[in-house]
Amino acid sequence: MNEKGNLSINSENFLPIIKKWLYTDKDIFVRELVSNACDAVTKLQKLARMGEAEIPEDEKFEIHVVLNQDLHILQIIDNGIGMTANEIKKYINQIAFSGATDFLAKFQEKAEQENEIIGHFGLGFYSAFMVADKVEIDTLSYQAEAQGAKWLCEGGIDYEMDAGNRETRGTTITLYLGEDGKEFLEESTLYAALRKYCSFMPVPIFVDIVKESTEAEKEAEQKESNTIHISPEEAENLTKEDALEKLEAKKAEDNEDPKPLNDTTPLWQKQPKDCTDEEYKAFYHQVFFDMNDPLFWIHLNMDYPFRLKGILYFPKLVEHMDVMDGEIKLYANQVYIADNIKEVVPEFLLLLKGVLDCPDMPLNVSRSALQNDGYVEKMSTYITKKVADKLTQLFKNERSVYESFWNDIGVFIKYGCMREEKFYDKVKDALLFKTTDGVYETLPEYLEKNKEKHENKLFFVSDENLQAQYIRLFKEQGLEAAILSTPVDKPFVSFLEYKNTGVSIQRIDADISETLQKKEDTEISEAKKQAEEHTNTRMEAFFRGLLQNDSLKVSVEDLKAESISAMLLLSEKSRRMLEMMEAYGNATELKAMFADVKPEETLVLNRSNGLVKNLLDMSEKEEKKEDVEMLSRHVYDLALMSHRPLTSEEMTSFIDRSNILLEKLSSLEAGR
Ligand SMILES: Nc1ncnc2c1ncn2[C@@H]1O[C@H](COP(=O)(O)OP(=O)(O)OP(=O)(O)O)[C@@H](O)[C@H]1O
Repeated sequence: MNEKGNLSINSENFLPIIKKWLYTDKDIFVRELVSNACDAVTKLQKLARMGEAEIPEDEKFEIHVVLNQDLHILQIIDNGIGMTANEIKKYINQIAFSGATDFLAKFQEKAEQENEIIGHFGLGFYSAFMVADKVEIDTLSYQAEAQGAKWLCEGGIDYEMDAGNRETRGTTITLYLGEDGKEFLEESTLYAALRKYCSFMPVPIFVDIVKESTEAEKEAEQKESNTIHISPEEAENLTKEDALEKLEAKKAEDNEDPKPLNDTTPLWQKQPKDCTDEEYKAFYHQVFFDMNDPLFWIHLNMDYPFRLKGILYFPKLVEHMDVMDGEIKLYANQVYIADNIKEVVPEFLLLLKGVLDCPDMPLNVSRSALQNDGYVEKMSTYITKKVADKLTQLFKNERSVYESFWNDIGVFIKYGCMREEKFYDKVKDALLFKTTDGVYETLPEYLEKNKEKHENKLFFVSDENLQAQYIRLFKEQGLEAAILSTPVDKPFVSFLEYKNTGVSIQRIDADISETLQKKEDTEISEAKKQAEEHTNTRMEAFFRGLLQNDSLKVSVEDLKAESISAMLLLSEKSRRMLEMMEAYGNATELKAMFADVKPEETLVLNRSNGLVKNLLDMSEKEEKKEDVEMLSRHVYDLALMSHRPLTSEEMTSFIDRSNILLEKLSSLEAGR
């Protein structure tokens, strides 16, 4: 039945377009062809279940990917449903062809926008021409009395059909790899593509690499099969018997039935009740190459009103990494589609690791169309709810375990709250704050505990080292502050305030809480008040002059803690404004807008402190001017240090000054 024909098409440039357009991820032809082979098997199994096809009881369904490196041929062989000549005409010459042309016509104009289409699904069979100069189909249908059929196309629009060679049911697709596909002659490239797309496909896949070995290679292979690899330590104690035993075991292993490349029943397809913790962990290690165990996971298993299966893992944060690097792999019927598709998965979930299998998701549409898709929206709402439910359940039922996870999951939850209103509403009662006392409290718990000392106010520290001085002061007075030190905490503080009207949130050095000041038992006399005001004004004028800072406020206070000489306070408003400017980097417009706005900085001198007491006395004596200036600069720098790191210039003069002061002190001691 030799038949020739041509694929009716307006443009002869069809194949070059495929090649060019998909150049970046050429390897998808592997997915398209191997998933077609899987479909061919599952279709046949379905027909058999319906009583419409007969399959021998001992039938083993398998897909073989055979690479002949000498002949530059790659074959995908299945024992599925097969095709008759008429079906080839219908499915390959018409449907697959028009599917591919439609697909290209639809998206050609977007070719420049990389990755615009998530799955590249719909291109199907013709993606073979991305790597092959010639493609052959040799197939035998499952139907009784079916005749084998063959189809051959050399990359143009002409094809040839003839009687097929297959004697057993199924299809062999042969790709004659051309210049564009020569990288797939490399075993490692082929394996990488197969592992990426086919690791969880539902039919066992075996890979055979065929290569004419040289004599030397054959010899090496033979030698290798008679060799056991052991460490030098092991070798020391190895007896001849042990060695022979090991060699036998190795040979037995080599002769075992080959193992398929893929896992045909991935864990997410099982019922959660049938999966053990060990299996969940092993699956996590296998898929994400993460040596650490995940903290916990959520198994999604939904059949109605839409199908969605998957496992989301909460990973352990890598030490000292503030930003989590998640990975959500998307599958459709166990076929890998892509990673981290933010149009499908709520963005904040991309901080997690996991697999999602969404068989009904429209894949051959553009990403922007996906965003407006009802199915995608329902799915994303469902996932968000499941994650929130898991977190609140843990919080309610296993608070101490939940607390032990907080350092790892806090960033994710806070980010999620800010990104997704619905998520915040669900988890808001499970938001924790680690405090300077080392305990974990919710906002209501913190406010209730501290209401006697400061009502409706949450104090926080953003850097435990830098603000150690303030923390000590707080602790001495029986106060505690929340530790909010990750980058996500900056916007989160404003978010929290916005969500909790009436609660003010202040960094520990924004203002000295009234509780830190000594309280006068008796009414202060008018004369004392005036004297204090006078000291304040005098010291303010002095420091402004000394530091050349006209907007600095100076206040002399009686703090309860005597050990602290001075503190620098920056109003919460000013600090947030500075942080915002910092966050926008070199946004010159923003800088210009705030150019005249001076941060409200207050230097609090602690009159209860010995050094400050001396300084205040000395400052009234003209002959002590030089020493007063030096000490004042030092007191200011000490306060500044607890507030922010010194610049290199500031640090240099601080060190120089320290040396001079210490020398003076030692001279006094030495009586010189
Ligand atoms: N190995 C095979 N065995 C049997 N039929 C096949 C095989 N490969 C392809 N076909 C037939 O050719 C058709 C077209 O394949 P093609 O890959 O282009 O599109 P598809 O698989 O239907 O859909 P998609 O666009 O999602 O890939 C298939 O629907 C199937 O009927």
